[in-house]
Amino acid sequence: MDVPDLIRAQGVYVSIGGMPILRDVSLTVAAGEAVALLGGNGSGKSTLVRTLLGILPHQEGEITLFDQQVPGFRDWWKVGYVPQHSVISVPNATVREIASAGRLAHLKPFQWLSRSDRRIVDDCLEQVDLASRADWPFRSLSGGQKQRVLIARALTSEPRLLVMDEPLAGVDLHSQAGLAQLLGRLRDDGLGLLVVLHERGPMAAILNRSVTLCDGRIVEGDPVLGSTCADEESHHDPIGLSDPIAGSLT
Ligand SMILES: Nc1ncnc2c1ncn2[C@@H]1O[C@H](COP(=O)(O)OP(=O)(O)OP(=O)(O)O)[C@@H](O)[C@H]1O
Repeated sequence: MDVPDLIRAQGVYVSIGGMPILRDVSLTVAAGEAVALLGGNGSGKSTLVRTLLGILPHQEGEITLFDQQVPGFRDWWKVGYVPQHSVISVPNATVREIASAGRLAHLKPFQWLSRSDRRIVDDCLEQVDLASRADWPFRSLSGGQKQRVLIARALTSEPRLLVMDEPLAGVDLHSQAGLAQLLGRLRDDGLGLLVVLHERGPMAAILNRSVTLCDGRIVEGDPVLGSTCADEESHHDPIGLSDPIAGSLT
């Protein structure tokens, strides 16, 4: 049986202020598949995610989400975005209030959450094992618990795809393993996962594929383990020492 691609990007180029940031990037994520987007600082991971989500424009190439072109995609409830917990600054909001915000994609402007919306929010908190903390202030939770609240918030829109920005950042090792298990269950339920990571760590157990960005390009490497930019640099020869003519000039 054919598994549909939820994200399909082909030959994408992005420049910001005239500076090329992404070059010829192609990527797919299918339903029920967990794909890691690896790469060092400044390699272009956030730019790629923002471009896939239609926040940044691309100058060349084609991006589709659920077979609809980006820009032009409208079914945003199908896409759950999970930021790093450290970017959420809400002094007094409770866990339930944060999670409820994800349900807004299903509401009309100024509409209140219905009883069934509230049940969905509670179910999602249950899924991430935080139902008992629903009335706690978000700021009082540990890094791993905060990350789980943000996953619950994304799940409340009943998405088919989760895009996550470094979900393990600022989370202790033990909680990282718990998060990986949770994401593995969601993948097994049929969600597609695109996970930005600095390294695979405990997520390795649930990843189907890894793609590595180096300096704005996807580097071919092991489909599961990804690649390293050092591999790429060893092929890269900026001063032409491997060129017999340029080499003879030294
Ligand atoms: N708004 C912008 N204006 C100019 N340059 C930008 C802008 N946004 C990103 N860049 C540049 O694009 C490159 C890629 O940045 P990006 O944030 O996508 O990398 P990253 O892989 O997500 O890095 P990190 O892991 O540190 O978050 C960097 O050189 C960055 O300086």
